Amino acid sequence: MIIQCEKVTKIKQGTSILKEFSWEISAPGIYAVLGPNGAGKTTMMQILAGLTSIDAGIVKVNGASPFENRKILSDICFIQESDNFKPTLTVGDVIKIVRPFYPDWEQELAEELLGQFQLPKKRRLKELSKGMSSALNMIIGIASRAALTIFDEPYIGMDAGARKHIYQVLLEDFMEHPRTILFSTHFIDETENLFESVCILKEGEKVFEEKISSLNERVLRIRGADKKVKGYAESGDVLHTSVFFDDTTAVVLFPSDNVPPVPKDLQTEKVSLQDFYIHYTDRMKEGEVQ
Ligand SMILES: Nc1ncnc2c1ncn2[C@@H]1O[C@H](COP(=O)(O)OP(=O)(O)OP(=O)(O)O)[C@@H](O)[C@H]1O
Repeated sequence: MIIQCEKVTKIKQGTSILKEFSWEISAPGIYAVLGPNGAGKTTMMQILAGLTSIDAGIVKVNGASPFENRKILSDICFIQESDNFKPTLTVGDVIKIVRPFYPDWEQELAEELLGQFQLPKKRRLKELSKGMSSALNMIIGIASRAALTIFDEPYIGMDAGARKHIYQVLLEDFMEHPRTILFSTHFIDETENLFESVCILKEGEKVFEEKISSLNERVLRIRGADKKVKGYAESGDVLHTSVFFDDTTAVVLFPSDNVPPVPKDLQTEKVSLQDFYIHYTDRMKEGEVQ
């Protein structure tokens, strides 16, 4: 599945919700879509799913414009927290309705997961709790095996154990059947081991994009004497600093081609995606990172 967004602009009620948003995806993977509330994540993903038109730019999914394009819609599954079906339908009815839509639908897996998440087929949607509805939606997204599957904060209401379990199922299924999965979340700490790449939006613009493996190589938390830390961090972007007595800790983003070797008298630690996201977007608020 190849996705191309080139300078995509979306205007709603006179306001630009997406501003010249560009993003290219050419390899399977689970892509994190991060950004503060109102950044434009849902809008961007609705555009890719063919649910929303654009006002300027180019968007292509496997070479075709996705908007109301029946030919490619069966390759796309968009899962979000919303009531997509009549509340009087049963779980079994919903599965029957969605199944023929996706050519690679995996019925055995769907059945197994309905059992694991205690979703009886005879239960009506109106009788499901919020977490159970979310679990059903996520099961549909996983079992669809759609070449482009989009999860827009899909776990609302699911308890911590259920979330952990469904992430595991998603990851295992992805490993066996790689495809392109976009996953927007504010629960970065608990989802970060799913992701291969990250895209951060802010106020309708893409402000950061990178493979997690290369990000991990160039973002470091460094601790030691203040002067030493500052000297070492010189070639990078200091995203955050804290001082505790004589110890300075800095989170530094180095250019990918210039991560200096760590001197023996400094300690380094890996920075989690959540910490990177928080420090990076905080710095942006201060207008210091471009
Ligand atoms: N129908 C609409 N009319 C006008 N503005 C809208 C409409 N839908 C969304 N917006 C605005 O577009 C912006 C982006 O919304 P969007 O839902 O894409 O953000 P998001 O990044 O998904 O946010 P969240 O993390 O809160 O879900 C917001 O400022 C929102 O108020």
